[in-house]
Amino acid sequence: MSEGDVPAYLDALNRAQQEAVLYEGPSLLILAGAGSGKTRVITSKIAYMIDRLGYDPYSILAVTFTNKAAGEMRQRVAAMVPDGAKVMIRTFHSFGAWLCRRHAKLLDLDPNFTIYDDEDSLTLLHALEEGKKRRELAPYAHLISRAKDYALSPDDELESLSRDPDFPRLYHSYEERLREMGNVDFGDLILLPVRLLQGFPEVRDRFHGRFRVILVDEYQDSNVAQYHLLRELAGPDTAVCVVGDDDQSIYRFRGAEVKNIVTFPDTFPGTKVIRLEENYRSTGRILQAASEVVSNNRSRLGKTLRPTKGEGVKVRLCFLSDQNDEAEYCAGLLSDGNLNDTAILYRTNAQSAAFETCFLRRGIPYKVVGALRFYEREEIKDALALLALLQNPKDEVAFRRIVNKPTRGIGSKSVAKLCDHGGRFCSGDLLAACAQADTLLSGKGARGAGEFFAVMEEIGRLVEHSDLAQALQEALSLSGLLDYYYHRMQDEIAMSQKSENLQQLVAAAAEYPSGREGLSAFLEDLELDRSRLGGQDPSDENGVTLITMHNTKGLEFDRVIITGMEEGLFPGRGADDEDELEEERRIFYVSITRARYELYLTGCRRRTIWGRTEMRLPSRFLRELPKEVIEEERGFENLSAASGALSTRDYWLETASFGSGTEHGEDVEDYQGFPPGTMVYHDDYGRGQVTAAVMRDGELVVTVRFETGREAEFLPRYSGLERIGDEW
Ligand SMILES: Nc1ncnc2c1ncn2[C@@H]1O[C@H](COP(=O)(O)OP(=O)(O)OP(=O)(O)O)[C@@H](O)[C@H]1O
Ligand SMILES: [Mg+2]
Repeated sequence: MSEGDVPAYLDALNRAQQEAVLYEGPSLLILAGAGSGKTRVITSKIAYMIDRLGYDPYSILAVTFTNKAAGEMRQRVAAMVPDGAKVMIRTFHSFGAWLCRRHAKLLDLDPNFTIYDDEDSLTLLHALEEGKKRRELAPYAHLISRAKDYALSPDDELESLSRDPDFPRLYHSYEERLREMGNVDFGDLILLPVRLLQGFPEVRDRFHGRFRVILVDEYQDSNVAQYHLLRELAGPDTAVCVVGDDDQSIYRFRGAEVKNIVTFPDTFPGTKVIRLEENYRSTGRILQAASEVVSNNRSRLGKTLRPTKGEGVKVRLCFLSDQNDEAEYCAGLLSDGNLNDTAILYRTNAQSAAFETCFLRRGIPYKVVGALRFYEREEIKDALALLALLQNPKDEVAFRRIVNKPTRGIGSKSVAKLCDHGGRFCSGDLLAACAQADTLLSGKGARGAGEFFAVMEEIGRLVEHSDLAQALQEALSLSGLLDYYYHRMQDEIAMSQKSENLQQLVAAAAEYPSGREGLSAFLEDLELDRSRLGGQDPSDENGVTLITMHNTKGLEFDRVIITGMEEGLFPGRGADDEDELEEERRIFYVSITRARYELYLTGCRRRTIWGRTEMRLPSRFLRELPKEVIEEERGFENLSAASGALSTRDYWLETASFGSGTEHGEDVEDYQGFPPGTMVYHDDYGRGQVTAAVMRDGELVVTVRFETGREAEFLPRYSGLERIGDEW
């Protein structure tokens, strides 16, 4: 390459990065710390291969872990080379879904298969084990998903996961039922492609011929099944390039194996390892804070990371009295107008509420990333269940969700009869079973099932004959769902949120072609959360970003505020276990390294979560920060008065040991065993916590906030609410 010929994207790289881009050998591992340009190397490498090495863009596959990261990568590549848009850049799951869809027949799947999320999987297990409660089955659903992360089938040795004798049996029947229906769960999206490539050499050869280059970002978060998929996909002539940072491995709880990165050179002999040692993202002080924190972990590969920016301002630490003060403090920082460049990070989704309340009141625009994902919301799942059932009438999970919602007088026994009949006499077709309800059920149940069948038939006609958005709109009213939400929600805000969500869904449908094919594509995009719905993309709209620490992976912001720096929250409760503590510390490392110029750390002395108010101890991580990069700020007046001459941190450390207590309203005499803070379980709603209790007309009424984000009121006496332990 002559000098004038160097493309701009290559010129913008340092030597090690250039070496990585230019390297043409069969396998390459880039092992480097945060902000060292790993993702930039991947995108530049793709551009270079198309632009200079003449690779067909269709022969390149790039895989990453979040939809947002995949979207950004697509944009960057398309901006660098005109043909970049043709490169397949997907998440592992979305790639797996694409592969399953193309080979549905070989995999024995319904070509219109539905993708079950964790909640759907639990519903399926529940349908199989009628006598058991959802709560009892939840651990099994979790185990099944872990098994799939480790590429274990029901017939494999499962003892490493659990010695529970019921587990293999349940996994077996779950798997059998899922296969009968022709649907898949999230784990299958990785596992089935592995089986396909292993079982059908001719298919594997075709893939080997197609993908000449495979690149994986964030490889430290891959699990065993994903490792197998990569290995099967890579043919003898495929170039494989993976990039990662062991210090940023934060998905161990989902089966991620840092081992994958360490053993990569063994799996792909002759691997070249390149290290990138310059950080281009953060100022010196921020980087120093990150490095010292993570140096407390024992299990590390160890890397060098040198700042390229100046020292920058100090990391600011601020101690607030409670979460409302914490939100006010953030609002104060935001008054400088830099909303788009600021992210507020928290460990758990539940913490976003205080910020939302405060920002709404003050008119500060914000966007919540990765809270309850759009497709997980009740009304969206209901609407999608209608469509999924239409697409695949064997889909028992969708059927159970929607057949008696709104109520059509079909009780749970009738539903069971319909499913049983469908399985035995209608080759699984549950709508066909409804059509024969007259012979099966009596009275209300029969009428209801007949009605449901008629509604579904009509919706089917609409989908065939009108455009998708219109069909969906009419399906919502025909099915009675619109009315159902309208009448059930006493709360206007919740109602308007639901109808807003449904409108968004209808609007999204308008972007798809009409007919069954459009429906298929629409459902898949939603299931994989790939759509642009629900404000998923923080760069889309204006406002400060509210985001969980996990979701910040790969992102960067000028100013980062890490909130809730308190024991029990961050690190969380499991921190007695050394491995878990190290994982939490990596999460802290990821969070710190998102910041370009400014980093704030906040915590509260008192916090109310799920209705329970507790005194808090400062996070032990604060003590791991180098003192010289920290500047301690006063909290609000009430605090500085109390703190006297002590610095914020010292004050906090001293006063925090005052102990913890629980405070809640006193206007109820007898909580009937459900005081605020009680963890509860409800068969229909799932797990939640009592957030408030009041007396109304002489009855105790408790408000429960469920993990799904829903809130509902109950008379505990009649509600079927169960108390559950914290250990659940
Ligand atoms: N050689 C370079 N010169 C200037 N800026 C660079 C260079 N390399 C990367 N950058 C910039 O540094 C920032 C971090 O890069 P990038 O996101 O690729 O890092 P990363 O290693 O993928 O980080 P993470 O580990 O957080 O995913 C980006 O803003 C990127 O544009
Ligand atoms: Mg990256």
